[in-house]
Amino acid sequence: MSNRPLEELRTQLDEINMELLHLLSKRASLVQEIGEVKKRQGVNKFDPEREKKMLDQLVAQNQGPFDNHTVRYLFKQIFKASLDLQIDDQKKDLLVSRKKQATDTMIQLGTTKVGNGTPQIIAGPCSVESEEQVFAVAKVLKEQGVSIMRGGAFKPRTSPYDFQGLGVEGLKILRKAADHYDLQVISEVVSPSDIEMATEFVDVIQIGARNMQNFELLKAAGTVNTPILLKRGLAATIEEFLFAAEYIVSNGNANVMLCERGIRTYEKWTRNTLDISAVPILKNESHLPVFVDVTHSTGRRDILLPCAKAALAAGADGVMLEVHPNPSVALSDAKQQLDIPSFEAFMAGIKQSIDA
Ligand SMILES: O=C(O)C(=O)C[C@]1(C(=O)O)C=C[C@@H](O)C=C1
Repeated sequence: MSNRPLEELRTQLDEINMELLHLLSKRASLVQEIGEVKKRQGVNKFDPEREKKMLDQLVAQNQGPFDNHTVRYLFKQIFKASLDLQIDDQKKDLLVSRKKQATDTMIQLGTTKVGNGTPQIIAGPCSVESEEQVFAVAKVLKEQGVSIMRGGAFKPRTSPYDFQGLGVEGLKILRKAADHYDLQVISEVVSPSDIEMATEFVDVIQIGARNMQNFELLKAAGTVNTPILLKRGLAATIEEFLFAAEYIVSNGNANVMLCERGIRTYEKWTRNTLDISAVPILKNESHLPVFVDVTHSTGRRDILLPCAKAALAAGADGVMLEVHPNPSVALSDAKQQLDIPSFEAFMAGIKQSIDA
């Protein structure tokens, strides 16, 4: 049997493809013109009513063999592609994206530079509990050459009955210890109305995982110049994470650091699952510095060091972890904070791997 008819049919299809392409391109040019008109008039580019009218018209004229559902689907794809054409290319690239800025963002914290290739360690207690506790940790950080201290003063806790933090008193303690030992200090803020106040006490404001999509908080963080450490939400995709950072940057604060802190999966042997792949993806997609919180992602003291090494090997600009003078009596995260000798051992391991 000859396959001539098949070839003939295919030749005909090729011709129709060309006609379709020609018509689609003609349509696309018109859509671009409409886009220009809409821009001048300040009209919204997306017009669902117009789309519905066109789809209804098309379905009313449809004589098959495609069913109405398929006709709607095919044209909806054309409208979507058309809308993409109308949206400014500029707007498609986020400010936090590598496409917008090829060079790495570096953040100056006192004499410390974040994002210049030298890994930074952020360490300190989960919660600020007392002056004595914070000073004990600050002293060890100084001895170990760590220049950024963390400590929670406003604690977003799962249970309302758990310790909620010392609030402003906690920030004052952190500032006092940081000044005494010449450290930079980072602490979480949970309310938009506290952002301005926190800039008086801290060098970096943290926005925690539970608030990653608290858009009012993100906007408020964009109105100050104090650097922000934004943690990835426990169920946030990398795209959602970058959009959250975009809220801060687009509101005026370009000093943003990202922090992977583990995502929630079905795995029970770690507190969360450390998404190590997020590190190179974030570094490729964005110019912002990337940290990994090994304490919250793992919830396990015994694997902090290998996970920290993995984070740095994957390209992270630094690692965050919790250290407490006496973890067993800590008011939060008692199970996962390192005591001081373990922290010293951790630092020895990290230094060894950095020097190697
Ligand atoms: O008619 C318009 O207003 C257009 O912008 C064109 C068009 C289309 O492709 O047909 C594109 C996007 C809108 O959502 C609706 C329709």
